Amino acid sequence: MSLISLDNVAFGYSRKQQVLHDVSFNLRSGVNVGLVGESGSGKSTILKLLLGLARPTGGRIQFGDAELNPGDRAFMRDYRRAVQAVFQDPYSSLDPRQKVQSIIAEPLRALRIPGSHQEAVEKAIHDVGLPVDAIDRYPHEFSGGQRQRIAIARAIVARPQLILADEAVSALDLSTRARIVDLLKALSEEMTILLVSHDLAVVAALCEEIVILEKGKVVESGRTADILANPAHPYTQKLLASVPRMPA
Ligand SMILES: Nc1ncnc2c1ncn2[C@@H]1O[C@H](COP(=O)(O)OP(=O)(O)OP(=O)(O)O)[C@@H](O)[C@H]1O
Repeated sequence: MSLISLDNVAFGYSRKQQVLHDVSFNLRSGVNVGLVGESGSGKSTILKLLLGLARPTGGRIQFGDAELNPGDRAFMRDYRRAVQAVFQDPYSSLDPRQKVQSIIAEPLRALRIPGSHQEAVEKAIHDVGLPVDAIDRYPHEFSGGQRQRIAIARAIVARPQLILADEAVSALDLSTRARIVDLLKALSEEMTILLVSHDLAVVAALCEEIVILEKGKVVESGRTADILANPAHPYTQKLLASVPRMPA
């Protein structure tokens, strides 16, 4: 089932500076997708559009039967319930003045989900592998990997269909990164992940499909295993050659 489709999406921060050209790909339920490309290729810009923080200047983004429309509050409420995000830096993405309970419950408040939020927060903290008493502490009491678990708990607390993960493991050391990748893999039994990453090894471990972006254009997309085994585009070959540690 298609969750979101990007159809010939174009975007420019100004009329002179077009950063996305004719970008098309599909996010289907149950199929994790890795969005890969060098710095400046437009990955974060695509996430910005998918979060409704900007509108495409051409083409369209379709969510179910409707076009993503950041100006439509009712639509955005349903959309935000379905699509949540995890960002790169677990130090700056959590408000240091709020207890973990309040941080994780934030989407439930923003989405005006009625009833007690306690149970959902406790389920989320359990799902990310932290002890339930973590909810009474502050972010500075946790390591980088634990903070990223808190950020992931916040993203899953409203049980979304899709998680947008922007370099969500890049800032972590290697062993912590592997554990968070395992966590995301386990969560993807229940929800789909769009992972933006420089790290092809992480994409290979987590994503069934891959979209390769070069200078705002999709140069190759398809099954990760096929593309990494047999990259057709010179840019993909170059990206692969620049990765020192590829899994077999
Ligand atoms: N707010 C902005 N105003 C103007 N130009 C921007 C803005 N944000 C990004 N850009 C430009 O858009 C292009 C794509 O940037 P984007 O951040 O989407 O790339 P990226 O692939 O996510 O890079 P990175 O991996 O370094 O985060 C770049 O040329 C960048 O300089």
